Amino acid sequence: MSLPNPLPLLARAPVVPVVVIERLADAVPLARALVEGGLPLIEITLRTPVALEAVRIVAAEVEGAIAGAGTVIDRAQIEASLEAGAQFLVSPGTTPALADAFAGLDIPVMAGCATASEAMRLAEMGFEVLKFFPAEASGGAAFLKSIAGPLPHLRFCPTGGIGPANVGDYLAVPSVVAVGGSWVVPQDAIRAGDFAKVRDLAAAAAALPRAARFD
Ligand SMILES: O=C(O)C(=O)C[C@H](O)[C@H](O)COP(=O)(O)O
Repeated sequence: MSLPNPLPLLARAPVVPVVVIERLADAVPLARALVEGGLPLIEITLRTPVALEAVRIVAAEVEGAIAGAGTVIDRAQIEASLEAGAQFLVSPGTTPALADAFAGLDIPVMAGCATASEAMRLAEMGFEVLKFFPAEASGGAAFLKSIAGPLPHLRFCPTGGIGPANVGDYLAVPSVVAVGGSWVVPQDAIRAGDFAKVRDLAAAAAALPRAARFD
C-alpha cells in the first residue's frame, strides 16, 4: 500500500493545532489567526455538528491554511471529509477496517496508535507518520525516546496532554516530527472572539525548535 507521506506538510510547522469548532462563524477568524501566527496546518476535529462545514470553509476561504479532519474513525467520515475538501486526515486510533479505508487515499493520513505493536503494524502497512495518542497518558516523550532505539524508522506526531510545560520534551525527540495540541486554541478565547490571543499562542508555538530532520 502506498500512502502520501505527511512529512512535507508537517515540515511546515512544529505544532498542529487541534481545534473544536462549536460555532461555524468562529472557523474562518480562528484559522486566519493560526495562519497569521505561523501554524498553517489545522486539524478540525469531527466532534461537533458544524465540524465538516468548518473544514469546508477553512479549506475554501482561508488563504495559506491547510485544513485537516481529526477524530476520523470510520469510512463514512473519511468520505465526508474528502468531500468537504480536507487536505489531511487524523485518527485517534486505527482499527483494521479504518486502516483499509485509509489505503488508497491521495491525501496524507496520520493514523493513531498508542503501543509499539500498533505502531509497527501501521508502519508495515505504509503509514509514514503516526499519531501517538493519548501521548501523555500512554508514556509521553519517555515512551517515544525508548522505542526509537529498536524502531528507528518510526515517525510520530504525538497528541493528547501536550502543552507549554512539556512540548519541549516531545520536540527534543528526533522521531517526533511535530506535535498536536489544543493549547494554542483555548475554548475560552474562541468563545470570547479573542483571536489575537490565538495568534499570539500560535506564534509562540511556531517558533519552537525541534530536533527532527526533514532532509
Ligand atoms: O479528537 C481527536 O481525534 C483526538 O485524538 C483527541 C485530540 O487529539 C486531543 O483531544 C487533543 O489533545 P489535547 O491537546 O490534550 O486537548
